[in-house]
Amino acid sequence: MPNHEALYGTSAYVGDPDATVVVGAGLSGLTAARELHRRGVDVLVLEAADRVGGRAMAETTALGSRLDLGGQWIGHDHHRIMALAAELGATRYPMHTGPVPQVIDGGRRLPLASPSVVPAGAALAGVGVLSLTGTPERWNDATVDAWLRRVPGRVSRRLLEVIASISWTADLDRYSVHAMARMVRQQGGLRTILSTRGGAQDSLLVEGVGTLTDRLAAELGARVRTGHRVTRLVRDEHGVTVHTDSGTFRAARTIVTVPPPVAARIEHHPPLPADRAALERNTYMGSVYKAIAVFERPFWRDRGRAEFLVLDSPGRAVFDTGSPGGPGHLCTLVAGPEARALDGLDAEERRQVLLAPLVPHLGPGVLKPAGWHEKAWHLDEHAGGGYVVLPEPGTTEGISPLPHTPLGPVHWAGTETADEHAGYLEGAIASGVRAAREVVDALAAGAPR
Ligand SMILES: Cc1cc2nc3c(=O)[nH]c(=O)nc-3n(C[C@H](O)[C@H](O)[C@H](O)COP(=O)(O)OP(=O)(O)OC[C@H]3O[C@@H](n4cnc5c(N)ncnc54)[C@H](O)[C@@H]3O)c2cc1C
Repeated sequence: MPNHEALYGTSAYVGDPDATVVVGAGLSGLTAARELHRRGVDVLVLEAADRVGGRAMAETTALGSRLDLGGQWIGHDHHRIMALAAELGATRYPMHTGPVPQVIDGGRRLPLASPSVVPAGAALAGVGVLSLTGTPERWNDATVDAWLRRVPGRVSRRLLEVIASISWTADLDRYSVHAMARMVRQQGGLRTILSTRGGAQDSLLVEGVGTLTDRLAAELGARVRTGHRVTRLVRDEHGVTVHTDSGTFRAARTIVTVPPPVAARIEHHPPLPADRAALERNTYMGSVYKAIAVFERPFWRDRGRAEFLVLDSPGRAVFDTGSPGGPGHLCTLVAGPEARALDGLDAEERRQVLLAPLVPHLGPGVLKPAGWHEKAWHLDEHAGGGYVVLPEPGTTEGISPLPHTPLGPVHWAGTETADEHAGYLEGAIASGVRAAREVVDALAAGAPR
């Protein structure tokens, strides 16, 4: 048994010799910490940001409703997050949605039966086939952007560009067809990815997903420390020393839940093995901007639906995400380079750019929201971007699910490491539970540290 003082004497934190430090207080880290705490393991969560939640983040509107600027939708088969929501007293409601969104091009509605859309349908079917059959290696160097240029017709190309961009938040000239096809397969197929009801965007929480992470953190209390960015992990035969900007912590084991391109800023001693270093080097986070306009009531529901794919610049998807009986929430997602292009505008300009084109379809009332909530995730230094980790073209390390074999006392979690539903909130929970089990097993076995 290592000397207690030597293990814990380097910081204000003095705990059990089996203590585990979780790096990152997103849904994965908080889930892992709660599992460990419930199993009697002394746990400390270190979070770089001044808030918990990571890529989950809820805000309260001026009308008292809650909304999510990060992950919000619960897929039809995402049972872990459904169970967590029920356990923490959150209320789930189905999306207010129709079978397909309306496509707007040049300010006008484009009938989906239009001949100009047929090549897009054929190309999507092709992606579906590729995802099922597997893609030849050469498709790993072919970018989605290059593939799109071969699709006939401006409208079809632009429609596919907007769909791909919003679905995966990648820069399409930096995303391989191979990675896209693997992602489609891994996320349960195109129908699931693109569908609201019955698909990946099936339901939401009245309280917001961010409320779940807040409640998990509250349950853990002082075991969660925000404003503690982990800078260095030093592994030795007894465990791991965790260095942060504001102190050093000793632990038997650590769980790193930070996505690899962001975790690349954490120094390791001894250095990471080549495959792990390549994973951090060959991946990047997507760029995504999300805004939610809040209205006294969802007035558009009197006339129809408010679900759009807008092909005019910036390409975007618009969803009606308000809860039954609640205020109107109109959610806009812009991704990839078009999301970054919005960074140069101020909030008022962005609101105008994004809402004005909806006037012909929803009426002038859409220009007068009671509130405007927005977040550019690619500007969040600790999240690094969203929705997920993406592999550089020509590399394969970053294709989910990411490898998670422990490195001595260092365990890996985070949604991208989930064997099922990687990239989703569901995957974050699954990975947290799995990593916590690994730690418990290793501690019980007295595994060499
Ligand atoms: C705009 C957006 C929309 C999304 N929509 C959906 C959706 O509708 N449905 C869905 O299922 N999923 C969605 N997602 C994805 C979902 O939010 C994520 O899968 C999930 O939140 C990831 O949780 P995580 O704990 O694995 O990672 P994270 O939430 O990224 O947690 C990692 C944590 O580590 C912290 N950290 C980083 N570096 C350090 C360091 N050096 N030291 C300490 N801490 C550090 C970060 O601040 C962060 O809190 C969306 C994501 C975004 C951004």
